[in-house]
Amino acid sequence: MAELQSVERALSALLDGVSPSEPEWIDCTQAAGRVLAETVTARLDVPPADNSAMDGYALRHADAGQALPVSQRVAAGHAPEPLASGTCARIFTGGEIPPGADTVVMQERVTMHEQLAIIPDDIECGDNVRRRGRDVRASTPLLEAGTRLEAAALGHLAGQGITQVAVHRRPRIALLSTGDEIVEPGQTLAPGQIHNSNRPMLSRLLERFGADLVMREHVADDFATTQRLLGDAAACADIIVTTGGVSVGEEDHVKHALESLGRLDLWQLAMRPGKPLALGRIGETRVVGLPGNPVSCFVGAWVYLRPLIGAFLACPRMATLPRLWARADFETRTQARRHYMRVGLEFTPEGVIAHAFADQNSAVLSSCLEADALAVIPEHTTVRAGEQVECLWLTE
Ligand SMILES: Nc1nc2c(c(=O)[nH]1)N[C@H]1C(S)=C(S)[C@@H](COP(=O)(O)OP(=O)(O)OC[C@H]3O[C@@H](n4cnc5c(N)ncnc54)[C@H](O)[C@@H]3O)O[C@H]1N2
Ligand code: MOO
Repeated sequence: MAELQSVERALSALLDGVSPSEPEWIDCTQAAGRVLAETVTARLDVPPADNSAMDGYALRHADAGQALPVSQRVAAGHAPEPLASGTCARIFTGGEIPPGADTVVMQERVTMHEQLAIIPDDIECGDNVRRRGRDVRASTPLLEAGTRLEAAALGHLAGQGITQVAVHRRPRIALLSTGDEIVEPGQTLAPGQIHNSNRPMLSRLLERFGADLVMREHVADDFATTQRLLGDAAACADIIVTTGGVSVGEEDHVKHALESLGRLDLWQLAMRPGKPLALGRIGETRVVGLPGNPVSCFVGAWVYLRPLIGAFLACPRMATLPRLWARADFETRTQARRHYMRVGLEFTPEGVIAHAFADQNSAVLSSCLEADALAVIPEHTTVRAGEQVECLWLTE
């Protein structure tokens, strides 16, 4: 039997030599979830001018403790006049501080008496003034290359008036479902058949990771069909993901078809689930052969496809999953294979608890339903209830 390869070895073989996909310019309205190909430099100070954090009165701090006439009214969106000496300005949140003023007092602290604003004396110079450039300074880096454009980043771009960004093209993925027993939802099951649950599950994960699914095919269990469809997929995809057909049975054709067209880099991993996972390439196209069991596909997607897609997107945060330690509510023991157990996380005042789904068999997709994390139990390890286990948090 072939020697089992470590997950680390498999990952480095998989990621070796991947070059980021080329940049493309897209509209910011279409950019959610995309990864910046170039650092964006701020063009503008944000805020562009000193402005008020409160509804109240703007004044010179030197005039604190006095009764001041109100010489102007500054609403947000309107330019102020310079502040006449010995006066204050009625001002609203977001209104620009009039030249000459340096402090704002909130209106709850001011009383009006005979048209004069009575200003308290216990105020600090600069109170309630949001300084120009406090959030962003022009000519400084706004968002680094490799940033995934989520809500705050999209807001930042809009704050600069930016409408287009350069992002990495999403890697193109071909998803091939092998197996004579596999039929699509909507079709009636004949004896011996099951529905294709891996395809929608992986499609969703791949989409979340930032890939573009360009081909989805069913592959019958014969060598010629497997070889033909792998060849078609290699012509149109950066990454081919196959499910099933990588084990040792004579109906498992993926490895041989891959070897006939390109090369098999690695097969048989010291992980559970996912032992028969096969990695290789056809020309520049990477091939990830996931075992057919749905949990092997789920775990394989998080452990291998996420960092692979991240390498095409040059997105550093996708290289690894965030790690945390949690108290196991289960007992387990591993042998030669590292176990990636599906756990739900409970955050308590005493710390985080990892709840393992009772049935951790790789055919039991229910174990992934409530999985927030994968508890990683190293090879040849015994875990007792209450011990700390390292968990990989399942987040894009
Ligand atoms: N003699 C041995 N047999 C097996 C070994 C082994 O070392 N020696 N390894 C076992 C392990 S571990 C796994 S994992 C599986 C993986 O086998 P394959 O990758 O060849 O996958 P299949 O046999 O095609 O399928 C496995 C299982 O998953 C079901 N399946 C397949 N595709 C789908 C799909 N798209 N949606 C839902 N379910 C799917 C399939 O019907 C099988 O039940 O091999 C073990 N055997
Ligand atoms: O490695 Mo298999 O994926 O345990 O079931």
